[in-house]
Amino acid sequence: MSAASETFEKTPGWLDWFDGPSKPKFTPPPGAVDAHCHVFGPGHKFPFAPERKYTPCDASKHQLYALRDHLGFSRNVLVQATCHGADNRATMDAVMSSGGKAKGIASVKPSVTDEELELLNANGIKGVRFNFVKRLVDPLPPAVLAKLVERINKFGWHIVIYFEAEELPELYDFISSIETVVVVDHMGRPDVTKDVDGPEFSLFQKLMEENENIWSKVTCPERLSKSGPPTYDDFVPFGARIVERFPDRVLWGTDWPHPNLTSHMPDDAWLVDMIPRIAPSEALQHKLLVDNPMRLYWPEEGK
Ligand SMILES: O=C(O)/C=C(\CC(=O)C(=O)O)C(=O)O
Repeated sequence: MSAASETFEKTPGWLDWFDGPSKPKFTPPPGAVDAHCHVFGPGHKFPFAPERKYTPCDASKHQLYALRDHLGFSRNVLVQATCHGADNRATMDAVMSSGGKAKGIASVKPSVTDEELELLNANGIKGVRFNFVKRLVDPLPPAVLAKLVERINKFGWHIVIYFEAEELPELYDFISSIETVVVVDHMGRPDVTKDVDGPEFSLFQKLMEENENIWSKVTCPERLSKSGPPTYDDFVPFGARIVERFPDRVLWGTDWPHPNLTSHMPDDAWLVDMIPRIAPSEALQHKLLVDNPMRLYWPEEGK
């Protein structure tokens, strides 16, 4: 059966049996934005990409928006995941039916036409994602991506970039050469068993220090932590450091529906309860959850 057909072999489908997250103890401020999450499928409507490296179970916009309300959030930023390749229809469909409460980040091929970019722009897409994680994609060369950066600049879009910490030395110059806003997923995936002041995470902090256009998502304790759930203690010094040093350039998100996790499936309430541990004051929480994402994704609201 071809991968692009309408029947899929699914990875174990936690959404089939999980009866939902508990209520977080932490109450997000009014207007809080979950700035990193995905929708998958439904596969019969929005087929997964033939070139994908994993097949998730369906995770619909209805489930995502129910989760948003349950956790006490107001808006979402939907990030196109690699299992949908450069076919942005599932993401677009979710954004376009959100009543203005969601914006999106697309994936595009170098062959994307100006008309396609215009269409994405007119329907809530605010940037493109460059993915360098080899278990997810065959990464495009930086020179090719640099041409895409030139083409998207006219929309005022930004770049979301996903890489693992060991790739940063090689990508450092390319990322620093981008003049538009760059948002790094999951703090560049540091090894949180290492010292927060060690060479690996210092290089990431240097990248943010030297380039004021670089932002970071302080996300994914469930992916990065080795100490594990529900408190993900080893993640805290890393997230807290980035929030403390760069409070105006950080974003937070659930990463729902957590594809490719093999260790455990997080209760999203645990993730929300990490927020006050990495952003200890109300002022920091407001920047992280409201001011920063609103400035980047809803600038038209002037907040
Ligand atoms: O959601 C994430 O950030 C992480 C993912 C999936 C992903 O990003 C993708 O498929 O594009 C991962 O690490 O497997």
